Amino acid sequence: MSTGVAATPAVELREVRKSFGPTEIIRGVNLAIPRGERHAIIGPNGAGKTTLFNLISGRFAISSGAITVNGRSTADLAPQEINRLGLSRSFQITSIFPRMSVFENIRCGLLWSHGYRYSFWRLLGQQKALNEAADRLLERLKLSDRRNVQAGLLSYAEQRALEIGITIAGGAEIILLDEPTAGMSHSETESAVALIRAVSEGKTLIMVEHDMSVVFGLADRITVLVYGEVIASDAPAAIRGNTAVQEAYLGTVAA
Ligand SMILES: Nc1ncnc2c1ncn2[C@@H]1O[C@H](COP(=O)(O)OP(=O)(O)OP(=O)(O)O)[C@@H](O)[C@H]1O
Repeated sequence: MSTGVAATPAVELREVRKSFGPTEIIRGVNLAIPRGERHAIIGPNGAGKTTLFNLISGRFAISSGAITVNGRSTADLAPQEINRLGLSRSFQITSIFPRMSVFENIRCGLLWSHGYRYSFWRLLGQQKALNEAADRLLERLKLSDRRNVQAGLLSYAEQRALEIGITIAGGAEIILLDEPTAGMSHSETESAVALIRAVSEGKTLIMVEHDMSVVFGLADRITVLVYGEVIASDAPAAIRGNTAVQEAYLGTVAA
């Protein structure tokens, strides 16, 4: 078997830098995330985690360095073009349509991800397949019984689950989740972790998360970002035992 394709990281950053005006926020990040890995990016407030997501997903252009997705440089690619390389991203702030039903939100997610690429879903005869796919996804999200409810009337945790559904609707191989359990209760967080584990099975997951129980429960590898620099990138046990990480971050949060 050729190892060429398997060895290509899902996402790779080489010497990535980003400045806003005179301030350098991302300061020479090197990171290779293999396919199939669940990877968490942690670090203090303002370390640059969300900025890193914005660079990977193409929302911001890098100031220098290189980013590849599935081996392809993303320089000069718009976010939707990077999305077409198989990378899908959720946002810290919920991005659902509150006045549409839960079902319609998921249908839209499916339409956006497939519709503009090929007109498969647009054909009238395919509406049934589209609806069935939406219902299957709602089942995975455990939102079937909320199918016809206006999305804005869901609980906060349900809205975040719906948002994850919209993020994965297109079948992306690389999923970026920005603080997926922020603002959730303990039991809501447990359900969210189970959902994230299920939907990321066999895929590459990159998440920014402040809840250390989520991070250490889900991640195969953890990268610690401090002031725009990677101070460690390792397996959870090694991160927990890393003195520099303890001093810079974990000492201040419950790990
Ligand atoms: N568009 C922008 N213009 C100017 N400065 C920005 C911009 N986006 C982020 N920053 C700055 O970059 C720094 C890093 O912000 P970022 O949101 O990436 O940190 P973070 O690690 O995600 O923080 P948190 O954990 O609080 O979400 C902050 O000082 C922020 O003010």
